[in-house]
Amino acid sequence: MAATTPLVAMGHLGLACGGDGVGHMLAEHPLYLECFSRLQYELLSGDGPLPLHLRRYIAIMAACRHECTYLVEEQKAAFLEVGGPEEWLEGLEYAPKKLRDLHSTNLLLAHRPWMFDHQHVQKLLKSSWSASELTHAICIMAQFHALSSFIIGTGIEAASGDATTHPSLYVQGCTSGSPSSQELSEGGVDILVERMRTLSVAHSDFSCVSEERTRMSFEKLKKQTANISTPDVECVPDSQGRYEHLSPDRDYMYTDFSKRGEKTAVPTLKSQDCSWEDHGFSLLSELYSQVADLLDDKFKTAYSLTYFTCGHETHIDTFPFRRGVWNYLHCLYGIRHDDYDYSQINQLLERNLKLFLKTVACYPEKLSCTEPNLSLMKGFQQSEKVHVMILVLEARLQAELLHALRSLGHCFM
Ligand SMILES: CC(C)C[C@H](N)C(=O)O
Repeated sequence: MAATTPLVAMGHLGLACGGDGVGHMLAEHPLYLECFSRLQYELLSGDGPLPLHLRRYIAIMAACRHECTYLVEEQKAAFLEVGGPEEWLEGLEYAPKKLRDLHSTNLLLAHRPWMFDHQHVQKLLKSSWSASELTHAICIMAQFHALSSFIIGTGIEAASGDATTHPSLYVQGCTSGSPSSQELSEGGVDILVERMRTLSVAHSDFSCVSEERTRMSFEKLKKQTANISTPDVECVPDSQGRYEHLSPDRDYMYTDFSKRGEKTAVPTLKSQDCSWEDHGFSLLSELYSQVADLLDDKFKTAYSLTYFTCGHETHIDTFPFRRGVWNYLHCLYGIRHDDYDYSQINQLLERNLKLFLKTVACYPEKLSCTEPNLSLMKGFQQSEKVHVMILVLEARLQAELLHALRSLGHCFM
């Protein structure tokens, strides 16, 4: 991990962050930390098909998409350490064509992964990429896009001293919402626990949700989500453009999967047609077997991680909330779970939390122009806020990989 200042700083969620970054932040989640470290090691130093310096350069390209200075600097140092040529760091134009060809894939996967289709895959395979190399590169990119969200969202980036924070209306300006959302944001953990209890009971009574209900509630949430966006105050972080030379096209960003009234150009990905368990995992096992199991472990660990607590309350089944965060993230990336009633999300995630989750997942670089919002997840323990960020990291990673693997699958199956 890169050297960071040993200062204790407060991130966007008011999390204290020491100097050793990810390890420190995950210290209270050792089960997850272990899976995380194993995968990170395998991707960057294990026996995958790509040479070590290319792996690090790809990680740099990915972290640049979200202006994540912490990761960019960490990976630059590692790139030089494994013998990467210094001049490549001057800009993408100095890197070999093989890496330059990956730029558009990096753009799409970082910001609009649903648009990465089999034609992109074919183009790369016709140039100098083999299937297993491309799969390796995609896994590194997806991991570093999602990790950027985690690093910025937990405040590790701010603690590293490079980020700037500006007062802005961005978070504070959006406190309104439905009465149910307001009650949740004011009542914090107590209201949340009450709602989780109700949903846990309801869930055990009717575990089967009709497909029509899933579809309708998903479409409704998708429209609402498109309306949750940054206010008109244009946010241009000071760091904007810092990495133009390593990853051009700064203006290319996340757009809502489907906006109200607009036709959806790309169909929703239904989990029954493309789930991690049935599709992603088996394809990855064939193309890059070393990481398939590690990723599977990491997803399972993150998804099922629980201490049965919520703030000061113990013996709580928090699955409804954790699942709500996960499925909300997937909704942002156009993935629908066929057994889920999406109206639950509005009962469990208040509007400001949804705004935060959308920002931190889709354009985390914008958080550097906002003030920390200390009232988010009112009553949660510090480690629980980190837990939510683990869910963001993993759900985003899985969504990106599902889109990428679907397109890879078209070319190989
Ligand atoms: C994110 C938190 C509400 C998770 C909770 N502490 C649990 O043990 O499941």
